[in-house]
Amino acid sequence: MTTDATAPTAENDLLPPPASVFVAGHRGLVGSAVTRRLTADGYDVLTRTRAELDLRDAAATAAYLAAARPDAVVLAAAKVGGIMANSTYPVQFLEDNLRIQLSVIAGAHAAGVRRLLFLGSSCIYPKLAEQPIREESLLTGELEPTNEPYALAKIAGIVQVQSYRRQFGASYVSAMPTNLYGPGDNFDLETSHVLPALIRRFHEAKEAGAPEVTLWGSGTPRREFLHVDDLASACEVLLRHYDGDGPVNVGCGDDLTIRELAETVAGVVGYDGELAWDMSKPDGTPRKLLDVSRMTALGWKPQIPLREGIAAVYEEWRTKG
Ligand SMILES: NC(=O)C1=CN([C@@H]2O[C@H](COP(=O)(O)OP(=O)(O)OC[C@H]3O[C@@H](n4cnc5c(N)ncnc54)[C@H](OP(=O)(O)O)[C@@H]3O)[C@@H](O)[C@H]2O)C=CC1
Ligand SMILES: C[C@H]1O[C@H](OP(=O)(O)OP(=O)(O)OC[C@H]2O[C@@H](n3cnc4c(=O)[nH]c(N)nc43)[C@H](O)[C@@H]2O)[C@@H](O)[C@@H](O)C1=O
Repeated sequence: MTTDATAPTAENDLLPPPASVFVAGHRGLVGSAVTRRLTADGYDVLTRTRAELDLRDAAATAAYLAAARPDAVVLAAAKVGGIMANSTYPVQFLEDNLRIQLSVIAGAHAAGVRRLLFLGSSCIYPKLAEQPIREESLLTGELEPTNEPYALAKIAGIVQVQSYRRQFGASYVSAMPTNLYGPGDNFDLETSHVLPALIRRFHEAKEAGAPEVTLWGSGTPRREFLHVDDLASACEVLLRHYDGDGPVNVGCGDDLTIRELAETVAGVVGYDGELAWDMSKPDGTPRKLLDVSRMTALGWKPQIPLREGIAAVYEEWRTKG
C-alpha cells in the first residue's frame, strides 16, 4: 500500500475502476469535473442533488451512505465563494462546512466506505507563510481574516480525516487545491472568485463600450490558478495512489499578480480600456503559492496553460451562459 508520496504503479492501485465513488457536490465546479473524469475512466459515480440529500443532515447522510455503500467518497460539497462572500457570510462558511464534513466523513466511516478524499483549500495556511507553502506550515501562524471561519472549518476537516486514520486505520486523505477556475464556475459578481468576475466584467465593458473597468483591491496580491480538470486528474491520482496522513497541495506551481491576471483576461476577452482599482475592497492574503512537490512525486502534473484555460472558459460562458 502507498503510505506516502511515491510514484504510482498498477500494483499499488488502491481504487482501480470500476469501483463505485459517491461524489458529494457533483453539480459544483470541482464535483462536476471529478464526475467527468471518474466516469470517463470507468468508475461507477454515484450522486445526489442537494434537494435529494442535504449533506448538513447527519442522519440522512448516514442513511444514504449505509444504503449506497460506495467504495469511495469524494467530498467536494461545501459552502464556497470569493473574498466578498467569505467576508459577508462567515456564519454559513463556518457552520455549513463543519456540518457537511461531520456528516459525510462520519457517515462514510459508519457505512464502511474504504477510501475518502476530502477537499480543503490553500487558505488553511498562515497568511504570512513562507512561499512556496509546504504542507508542514499548517497551524504555524495567523490566518487571513477575510476567510478565517472558512479556513478553520477546512482545518477541522483535515484533523477529522487524520483522526479517523489514527483511531480506526481509515484510508482517508485530504487535498488542498489552490485557486481554481473552469467550466460551470460561479459568475455572480457579488459571490464569485476573481477569475470568473474578471471575465464577466471585461466582457460586459466591451459590449457596453465602457472606457474603464473597476476591480477590487490594489491589484498587487499574487494568486495561483489551476484549471479544475487538472485538479480532477489529481483527485483520481490521490484516490488511487496516496494513503498518507498529511494533506497534499494541488497547484500549478506558478503565480501572478491580480493586475497581471486582469491584463491576461482583458487580452483574452478583447477589452482594451483602462483598469481602475477600488481600494475600499479587501486584498485578502498577499500571496499563497503552493509547494506541490508532494503531488508531483505521485507522477501528476498540470496540463492546461492559464491563458488557454481562460480562453476555453470564456468561450463556454459566452456561448452557453
Ligand atoms: N473554487 C475554488 O477556487 C476552490 C475550491 N476548493 C474546494 O473545492 C470544493 C468544491 O468547491 P467548488 O466546486 O468550487 O464549489 P461549488 O460552490 O461550485 O460547488 C459546491 C457544491 O456543494 C454542494 N453543496 C453545498 N452545500 C450543500 C449541502 N448542504 N448539501 C448538499 N450539497 C451541498 C453545492 O450544491 P448546489 O449545486 O445545490 O449548490 C455544489 O454542488 C470545496 O471544498 C472547496 O473548498 C478549494 C480551493 C479553491
Ligand atoms: C479560493 C479562495 O478564494 C478566496 O480567497 P481569494 O483568493 O482572496 O478570493 P478571490 O478570488 O475572491 O479574490 C482574489 C483577489 O482578487 C481581487 N479582486 C479584484 N477584482 C475582483 C472581483 O471583481 N471579484 C473578486 N472576487 N475578487 C477580485 C480580490 O480583491 C483579491 O485580492 C477565499 O474565499 C478563500 O477562502 C479561498 O479558498
